[in-house]
Amino acid sequence: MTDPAMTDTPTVVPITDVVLETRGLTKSFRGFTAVRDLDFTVRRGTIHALIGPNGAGKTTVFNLLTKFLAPTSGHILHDGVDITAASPAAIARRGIGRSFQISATFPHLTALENVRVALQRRTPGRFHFWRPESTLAALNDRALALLAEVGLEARAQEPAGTLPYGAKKALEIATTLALDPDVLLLDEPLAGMGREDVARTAALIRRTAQKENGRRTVVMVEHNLGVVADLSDRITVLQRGEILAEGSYADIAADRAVREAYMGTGHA
Ligand SMILES: Nc1ncnc2c1ncn2[C@@H]1O[C@H](COP(=O)(O)OP(=O)(O)OP(=O)(O)O)[C@@H](O)[C@H]1O
Repeated sequence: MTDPAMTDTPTVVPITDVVLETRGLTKSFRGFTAVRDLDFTVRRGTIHALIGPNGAGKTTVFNLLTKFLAPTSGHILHDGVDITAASPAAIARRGIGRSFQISATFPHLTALENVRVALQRRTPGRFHFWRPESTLAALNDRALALLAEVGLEARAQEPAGTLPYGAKKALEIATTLALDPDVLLLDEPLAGMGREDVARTAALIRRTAQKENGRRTVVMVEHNLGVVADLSDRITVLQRGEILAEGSYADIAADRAVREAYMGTGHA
């Protein structure tokens, strides 16, 4: 006989609410500890901002999460699986995408071609120039849809290198979205932008957190606290490589230690 309690059990149970986690993560550079014994947890489907004064260790944490740096000690887990030793390519295959590297786009290719290249990367080794026309047409349609998602459809035929700064950033999001990541890691997505581009990109980040079946997780390092306040479900404040405070924007804005940390560095 079936246990009545069992019949209510959903068929697909998420392994865990936590999508990304660090345990005792430490990074030292020749004796200087930039990140110290960090236990950092990101919940699935949230926009989580990593903030803190200059030199707090944000970029180092970001580079550890994206595997651009190897930790001195500690662990990184994705969906409960230890990915500390995984290569950047392996974590990309697991659905962790990193955006906002200008170098990720090819300046001489058009915006459309850049997105098409990114789409082809999703199936490495599977793209051949003799693919049937219909497959190439489908690729074009998908690339155009992604450009439309980031508001670049009118610029599809322009070389990436001649696009204005904000449009370049939007193109980088489109190329990252081509990989359809579950977790999107953004390193200072608004850096160097004018007010209009900031507003447009913030709206784009909010949109990209939405996915057809649920929500994407977004982890971003960002200095623009207005946008952080607006977008983030949760905020972690780092100072000297350790967590100083964590919570909603209201929580951390009311935290005396956070205010002191920011007052000392000139960040508003
Ligand atoms: N490759 C490296 N070699 C030596 N020290 C480093 C290296 N990378 C970072 N650091 C040091 O680690 C500390 C944290 O740097 P990190 O760039 O992670 O901080 P951050 O919070 O991103 O700062 P910012 O807001 O200024 O970008 C700093 O004191 C920095 O000088």
